Amino acid sequence: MYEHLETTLRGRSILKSPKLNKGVAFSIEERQSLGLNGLLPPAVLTIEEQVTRSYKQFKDQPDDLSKYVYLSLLRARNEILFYRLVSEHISEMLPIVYTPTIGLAIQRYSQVYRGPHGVYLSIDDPDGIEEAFRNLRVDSDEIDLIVATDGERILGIGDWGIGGIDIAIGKLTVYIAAGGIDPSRVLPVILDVGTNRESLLDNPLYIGRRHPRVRGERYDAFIDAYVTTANRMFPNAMLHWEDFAQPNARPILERYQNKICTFNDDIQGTGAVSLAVVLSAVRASGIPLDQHRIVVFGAGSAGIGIVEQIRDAMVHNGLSKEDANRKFWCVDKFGLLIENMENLADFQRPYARTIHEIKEWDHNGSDGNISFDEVIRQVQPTILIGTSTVGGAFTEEIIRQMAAHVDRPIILPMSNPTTSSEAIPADLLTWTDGRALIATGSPFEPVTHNGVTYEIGQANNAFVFPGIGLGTIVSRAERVTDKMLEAAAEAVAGMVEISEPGSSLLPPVEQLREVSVSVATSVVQAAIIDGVARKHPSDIEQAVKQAMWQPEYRPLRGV
Ligand SMILES: NC(=O)C1=CN([C@@H]2O[C@H](COP(=O)(O)OP(=O)(O)OC[C@H]3O[C@@H](n4cnc5c(N)ncnc54)[C@H](O)[C@@H]3O)[C@@H](O)[C@H]2O)C=CC1
Ligand SMILES: CC(=O)C(=O)O
Ligand SMILES: [Mg+2]
Repeated sequence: MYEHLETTLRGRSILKSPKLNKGVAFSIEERQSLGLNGLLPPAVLTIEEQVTRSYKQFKDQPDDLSKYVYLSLLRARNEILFYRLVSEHISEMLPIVYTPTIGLAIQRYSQVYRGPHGVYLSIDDPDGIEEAFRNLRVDSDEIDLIVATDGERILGIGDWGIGGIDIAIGKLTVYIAAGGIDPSRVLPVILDVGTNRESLLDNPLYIGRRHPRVRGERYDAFIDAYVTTANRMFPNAMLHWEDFAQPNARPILERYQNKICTFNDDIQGTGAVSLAVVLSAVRASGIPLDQHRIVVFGAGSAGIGIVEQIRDAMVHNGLSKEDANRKFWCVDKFGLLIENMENLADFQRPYARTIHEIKEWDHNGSDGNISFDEVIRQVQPTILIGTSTVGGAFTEEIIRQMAAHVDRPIILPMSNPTTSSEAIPADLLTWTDGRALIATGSPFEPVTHNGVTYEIGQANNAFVFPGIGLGTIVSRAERVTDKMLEAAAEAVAGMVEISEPGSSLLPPVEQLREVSVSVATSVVQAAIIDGVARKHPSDIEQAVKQAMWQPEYRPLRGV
């Protein structure tokens, strides 16, 4: 039984507070004590009855964007009911509050705007960062987690300026619904540095800073001001970075990861969930991890983050770093990454192939480079991963070519939203006669092929970041270490049973809360082993479960 919450607010101020409001679930005593008599219809409903009604209203919405707006308005009115509804219908609502629908909401942010949510920081007013955080009127130990984006690389749909704040809100919705993070202890932040999208700059309704993106020293100084201020004012908070474009994502992570508790979801979260999927798929394939040949299509933040995580697991299993690096062939816009290429980024260089080894290959790509299909022909990969944002890039020809050389091709089209997915599971199963082991970044329905129903696991960082956040909070970790990420991946893979033909490579979305408990428990253990934990609970799993926020009303009393 919960203790009473107390409030000095009365009447309509309570109904306007999404954290306190229970609507018609206020009891007769609460109505009396809080000055609500006459301000609500007379019936008193339970939260279960409210969920039933809200679910019907959700179903009545004409399309997915309307469903998104409906849920956003519900959250703005009654936060606990919103999280209860989403938690109880997680597999149906995740595609609405998260990818793919959230991509649509971000594109239409200024048109469907119904009110503020989160913290809006502007590069034109870096001194305003502290004031904005002060205006929240929360104490320094009351924030555990801040998700920030600058909106430049939203999913696979590019620069959407201030609308990017919805991805920070969406990630936090998943943290809360799937990871039991307390919604009153988190902040979504947009770092508004402008936008380069003409259609936004020309739109009179656009509500972000109306100028091109600021780059260079001013940008770096703004990021630094945000990190310094957030870390000083909320020293316990993990700083999560989301959907930064590649030239900024990795430098920001590298600048701060050894100084504060920080995490880049697109690099590290994606790496961890991909390792989990690969570990499950490798078990199903019967071929040990270090004997696989892996082609990654789209060698940006996510692609190289995945390579690093799988490479580290190979090193853990006994391969040298150099030998493990040789297991990967990374393809980007200009073809296979090769050592003498101009424009190779530092983070791509360790995986570039030598000129010597590709001497005899067909240089059939643009500018004499080596094309994706030539890579597939020559490498005969056993694992193919897509992080390119190019919808349909895994063509029938590519997949049939790959499947000709391997019994169980492991194929992971990771790009989001659904329109950016490199392939559709039904096609992959047709082209490989049902042999492919598949997981996708976006949600797909099960596919029936030759009488077998294939469950398609959602290889999305949503399987790991809620548990990583929860574990970091429970251990009060000073840093997010590589071991914590690997522990997260192993925890997810440990929950997968590949017993039947067509089994999913990941647990079902319905089990996200259980997955988060397991991930968080492993993350706390790893944080303790790595010496970064400030708290060492004796029963870790119990501590994790106890720390999880539940979407339940607490009795409220006026004082
Ligand atoms: N499933 C998941 O959990 C996650 C999926 N993603 C998805 O991965 C995709 C990429 O994200 P990031 O790596 O952060 O972006 P990024 O911009 O850092 O990387 C994309 C890379 O693909 C390359 N590329 C673009 N067109 C190409 C083409 N025609 N051929 C080969 N390469 C091409 C780009 O040059 C770039 O290097 C996005 O669609 C995103 O939604 C990202 C993070 C998590
Ligand atoms: C899932 C995710 O983080 C992305 O697509 O960017
Ligand atoms: Mg992302």
